[in-house]
Amino acid sequence: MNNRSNMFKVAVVGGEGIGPEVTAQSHRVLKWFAANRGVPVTMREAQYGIIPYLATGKVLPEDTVEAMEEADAILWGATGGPETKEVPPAARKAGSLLSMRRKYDLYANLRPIVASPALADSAPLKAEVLRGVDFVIIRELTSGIYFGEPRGIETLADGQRRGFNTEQYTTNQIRRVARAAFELARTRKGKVCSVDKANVLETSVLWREEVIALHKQEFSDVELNHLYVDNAAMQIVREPRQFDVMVTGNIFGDILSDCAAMASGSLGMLPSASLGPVDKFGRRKALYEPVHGSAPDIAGKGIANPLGSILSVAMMLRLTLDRPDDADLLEKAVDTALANGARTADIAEAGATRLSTEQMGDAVLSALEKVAAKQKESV
Ligand SMILES: NC(=O)C1=CN([C@@H]2O[C@H](COP(=O)(O)OP(=O)(O)OC[C@H]3O[C@@H](n4cnc5c(N)ncnc54)[C@H](O)[C@@H]3O)[C@@H](O)[C@H]2O)C=CC1
Ligand SMILES: CC(C)CC(=O)C(=O)O
Ligand SMILES: [Mg+2]
Repeated sequence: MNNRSNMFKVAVVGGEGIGPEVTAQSHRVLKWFAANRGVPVTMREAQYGIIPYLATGKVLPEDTVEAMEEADAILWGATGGPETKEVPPAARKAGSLLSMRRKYDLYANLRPIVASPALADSAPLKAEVLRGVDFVIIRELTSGIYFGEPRGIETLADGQRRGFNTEQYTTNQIRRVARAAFELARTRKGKVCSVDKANVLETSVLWREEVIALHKQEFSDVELNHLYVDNAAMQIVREPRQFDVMVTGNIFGDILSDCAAMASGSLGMLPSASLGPVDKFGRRKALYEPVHGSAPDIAGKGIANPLGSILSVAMMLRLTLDRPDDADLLEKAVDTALANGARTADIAEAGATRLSTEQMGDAVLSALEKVAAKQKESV
């Protein structure tokens, strides 16, 4: 167990845009597991974004910092949107999601792409492409061009402006995320695809050399191949079933996972776990969030798909709370709700009833009750 007491602590931070809407549903689901399955967890809700900024001058107020600091796991919603303009850049940067990922050293970002069988029969992509899709993108999350220095916008002598960023990776940063990918592959189909742009970028040349060296030293039982990122994007659309574990850097993983979302039916379906290093007590700070952002185009309408956030709770049950059976139960309940026809607008076929965010939460909770009761009967 991850905590000195027997209770795990979870900070629930909905954030901005559709973040609070989808997190309200995943929070209900986590409460269900605490109440009905004896999952030993306490939950502390905290605010992030424009609302606390207007009240306290900080997007990440003290109370939220404290809740996140004491937590074994953070259930995060989303950040960003038009309101951001009201927050000066320095205040926004001080409490940004990127700064939190860095602060807790959440270097391994696991983004599973699984096509639910029910959606494989009705999603916008062709069923024959979707059926059987089941792979994980591991994105390096605390380095690369999103963090590299120098960065900035400067005015040149001729009056033009120049924007610049720095892509950078060290041996250790590459090796630790590659290790996470090889270890995960050993628990799955034993295949890693490493994605880079080694035909152009020195960071990628180093990335490939280090992945190959680690593979040779410790993971030669795992099958390893390499793709350039442009080809990888095409292959994900062409035949997503060829992948088991894909490992890549920060910006490539960001882009490829949104692309891969369509192999699960919708960006609203994808969960994620961002994991830090294991400390000497065996604890590992973790942040769980859907892959999508604050979706300003649908925020406030109550129509966002909460399944990415709900499936992030399944990842939390498996990876932090050490409850693999409960994680399986939740994933089964989501599949059951979908098989029963539950659809939010983003995954609805023509003519299907479109559930609200809350109604999709109801559908999952009702499926949880039924699947759990059935499991009890069969014991
Ligand atoms: N982890 C985070 O908090 C992230 C934050 N962002 C931020 O979010 C803001 C909006 O970014 P966008 O580029 O619009 O990306 P987005 O992921 O918020 O939305 C992209 C498209 O997908 C749809 N979509 C996203 N989630 C959905 C859901 N659960 N159900 C149904 N449809 C959904 C949206 O309506 C939109 O059309 C930006 O400020 C961006 O920086 C973006 C990605 C991740
Ligand atoms: C703030 C962004 C880098 C977030 C994002 O797009 C992501 O993590 O997928
Ligand atoms: Mg993204």
